Amino acid sequence: MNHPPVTLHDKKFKIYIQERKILHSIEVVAARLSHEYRDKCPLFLSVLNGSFMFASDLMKEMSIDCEISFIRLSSYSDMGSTGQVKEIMGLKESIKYRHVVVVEDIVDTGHTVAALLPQLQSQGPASVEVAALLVKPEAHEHQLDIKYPVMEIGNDFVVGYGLDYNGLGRNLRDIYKVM
Ligand SMILES: O=P(O)(O)OC[C@H]1O[C@H](OP(=O)(O)OP(=O)(O)O)[C@H](O)[C@@H]1O
Ligand SMILES: Nc1nc2[nH]cnc2c(=O)[nH]1
Repeated sequence: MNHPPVTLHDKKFKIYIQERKILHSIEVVAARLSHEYRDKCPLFLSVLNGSFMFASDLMKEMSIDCEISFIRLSSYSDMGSTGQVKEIMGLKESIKYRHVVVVEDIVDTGHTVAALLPQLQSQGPASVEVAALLVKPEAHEHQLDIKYPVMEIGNDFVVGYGLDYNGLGRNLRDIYKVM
């Protein structure tokens, strides 16, 4: 299939990872999760907005009982320099004694996951792990253990399949990288 470059706001992006490859890689991780969490009824916590498409396709591939809930992190303006991430919003149910799997679209610097995990741990879950569609190891500024990475990528800004550039591009079926 032909994938011409796309323009979003002032930037051009070229095809990077095709939908077919994304979906196949998700199937592999979902099979692993279905095996490792059998009899544990995991609670997936999808971190909005970016993870909505990944969470949907991941759930469709799960072959065991599981639940999903959606959370947001309160907005912050200066994460780049301070690493500050505010608290979790939208978590209505108790996660005490639950096996929690955080569903992220991307782990880049790792600030988000590094801030989220201790907040979840403090609520007494049986376990907390992370499933991330994309992981950028070269960009990490934290020591992180992402147990269920779907794909590792280089240190490029990417859009599509839920990921945006200033609000645009989330609807693209494939993942593109900035040119
Ligand atoms: O590892 P980090 O450097 O913390 O980056 C990863 C975070 O950045 C994106 O969220 P963003 O704040 O852009 O919100 P969005 O999901 O609504 O697009 C993404 O969805 C991750 O949550
Ligand atoms: N769209 C997008 N959002 C991000 N958030 C952190 N890293 C990225 C990235 O590469 N692309």
